[in-house]
Amino acid sequence: MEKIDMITAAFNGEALNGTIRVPGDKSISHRAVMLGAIAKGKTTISGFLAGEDCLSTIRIFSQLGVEIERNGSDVSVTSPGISGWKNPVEALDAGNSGTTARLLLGILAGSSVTAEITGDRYLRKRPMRRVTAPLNEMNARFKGNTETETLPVTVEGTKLKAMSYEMPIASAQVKSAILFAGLSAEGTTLVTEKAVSRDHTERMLRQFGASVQSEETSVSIAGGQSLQACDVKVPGDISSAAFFMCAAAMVPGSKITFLEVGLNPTRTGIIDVLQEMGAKVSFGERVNGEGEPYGELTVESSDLHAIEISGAMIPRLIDELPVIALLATQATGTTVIKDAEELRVKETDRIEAVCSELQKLGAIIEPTPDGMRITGPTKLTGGMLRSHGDHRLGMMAAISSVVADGPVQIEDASCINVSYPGFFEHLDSLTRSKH
Ligand SMILES: O=C(O)C1=C[C@@H](OP(=O)(O)O)[C@@H](O)[C@H](O)C1
Ligand SMILES: C=C(OP(=O)(O)O)C(=O)O
Repeated sequence: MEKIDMITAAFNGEALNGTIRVPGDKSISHRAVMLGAIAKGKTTISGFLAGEDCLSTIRIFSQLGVEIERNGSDVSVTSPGISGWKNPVEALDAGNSGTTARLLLGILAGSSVTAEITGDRYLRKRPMRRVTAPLNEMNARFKGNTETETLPVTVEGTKLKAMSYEMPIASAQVKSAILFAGLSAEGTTLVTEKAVSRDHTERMLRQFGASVQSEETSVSIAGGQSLQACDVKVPGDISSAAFFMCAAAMVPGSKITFLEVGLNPTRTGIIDVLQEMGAKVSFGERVNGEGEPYGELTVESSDLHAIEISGAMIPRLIDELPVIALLATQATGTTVIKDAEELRVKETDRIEAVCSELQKLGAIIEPTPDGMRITGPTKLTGGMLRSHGDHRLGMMAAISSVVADGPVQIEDASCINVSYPGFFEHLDSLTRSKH
């Protein structure tokens, strides 16, 4: 029996004020452990996200014989290098994490390891063919089933050959899996995408000493390069900050400052959307470090108006769309979200789940095949919402309580620990601290 937990959030129009440092970026934390494990020697990571998804990544590389020590958000990864990994005794369980599973398929395909990859009941429903199909073209061996749609999948590491691949969908997970496979393939691998997706893999490969060529929508990597262990600093996750950025924008009298939040332009679509809708966003000190840019950001409440969100903007804010839908319920006019059919294959079908949950609070929101239409502003009511086992849905439900006129109960809220441990502590502290 799965544990069902329930949390009640009741903040009815209370302004949110204060300064927070959200936990480390999930995408960057995964990659830091992965690249640290591929490189020979000792990599240190500061600001690591100790959320359940990234802890799954640590557990998996430990099973492959990499020594990983964690003290809070400080992690050290000491590895014999990819050629020294051992076959795991048990299946590698990526838990709820699509990023772990898909990137791992690309990494293991060109290693000398044989391993089964599996995941929780949500991840076992998510499509893996988007990764296994191109990897098959590189000669990857997925034991017993080359047409694999879902986990579990057994990878039999082998010698790969490079390829040129035009991605049919904008997905950083697919791009990264192919680049990782390309790193151990013979020849130069080229990946072209339709719209630019997050480029953390490319940036971090360079930080580990690899040569990676990027043009606007294409990336290439020569195989056979070895990586140098290094020190990685992980900035705060803008996808986590987004929940409080939207809360600050919606509730009159709110002002929240975010310290050391990631400002990689492939991830800052949420800032563009907030500004376009009329929210006040200002920037403090910005650091353009070796790996990732980050800095200080402040969001203040303002009158909001509806906009259209579509096209190349979508990959720059894909994980923020549930809370953006909530934000749109407080904006004047009809907000249209298009070209976001990828939302249907996340931890849950986020188009149906967001619409059905927000409708319970009286929101005027309807699903479309590739997005949603939301008309506002609407005063939301309290109610009982379900997370659908999806951390982003759970946080959207909690944030809805700041604009609802009654308490919001969230069923199965513990999934929030997948990406934002300490979320409720931040919510409490921001609603308690007054100007
Ligand atoms: O590469 C990554 O770290 C991620 C890429 C995105 O998925 P897709 O590649 O499926 O778009 C995103 O939704 C996910 O949360 C993290
Ligand atoms: C979709 C997400 O992650 P993943 O694909 O890694 O499960 C997410 O964090 O919203």
